[in-house]
Amino acid sequence: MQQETLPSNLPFLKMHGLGNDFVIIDSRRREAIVTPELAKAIGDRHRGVGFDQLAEIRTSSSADIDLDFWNSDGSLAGACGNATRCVGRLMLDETGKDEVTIRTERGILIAQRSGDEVSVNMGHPQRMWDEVPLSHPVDTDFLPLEGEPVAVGMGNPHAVFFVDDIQKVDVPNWGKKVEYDPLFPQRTNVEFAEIRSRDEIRMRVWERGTGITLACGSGACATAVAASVRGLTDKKVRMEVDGGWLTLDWRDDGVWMTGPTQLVFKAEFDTSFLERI
Ligand SMILES: N[C@H](CCC[C@H](N)C(=O)O)C(=O)O
Repeated sequence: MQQETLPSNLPFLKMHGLGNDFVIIDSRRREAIVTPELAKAIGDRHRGVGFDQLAEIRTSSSADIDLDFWNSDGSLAGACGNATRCVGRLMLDETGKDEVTIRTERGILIAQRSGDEVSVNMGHPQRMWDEVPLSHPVDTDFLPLEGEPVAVGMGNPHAVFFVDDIQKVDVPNWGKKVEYDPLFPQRTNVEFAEIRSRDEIRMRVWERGTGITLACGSGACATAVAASVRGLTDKKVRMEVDGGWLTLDWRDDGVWMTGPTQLVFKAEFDTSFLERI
């Protein structure tokens, strides 16, 4: 792998939100360095460090920071709710402010302190077929696939299936099949949701470019929107994912997501490991 532009020691943080884990690289004092190859190499859980997403912080001309997200297969993710909350926590601590702005591919998002947790406004859901995006015009409330999922864009595509018993769902097989269905020209994240009451949902996720993860923030937002659109829940719900609990609140100004963040460690890559890749 080409690595002339990389420093020999590259500092990074490992964080997670509900077990959705991230490597965070701060590139505010240099040019952005992450490439698809670097993301894949660091994302390898055996030969690299491993992550569900890699987030690269950059200087911003219009917000406190710019933020890019990469999947472990080297693809870019337009949105990542849990990493936004984790990086939001870093910026809230760094600045001492109660609110920070984060510019992502999706636009400028707001992160706020909420007791020990962090809330992020993930913006308005995208419900038009070409916004999600889908490959042709269809009813986004009932997609023409087995199980009739709801299509929701949250800056990245989601297909949300409602099931009676989540324990019986074969998430990897079903998830992968839907991820690559031609209806989704950019592939899709896939959520399976069981409604427990008007304000409680159990959700499991298959992430595009990553596979099963313990949580997916944008997927949780998409699931809350889908449940509300179908009339199954109220606009504010608690959601249990494999890694714990989130609160979702679909308000007039966007979908707010609140949950915990955790710093795991700070370390440095010895980037010479990349020479052998
Ligand atoms: N874990 C992330 C979502 C990653 C989505 C990514 N897999 C994509 O390709 O869109 C979250 O908390 O929102």
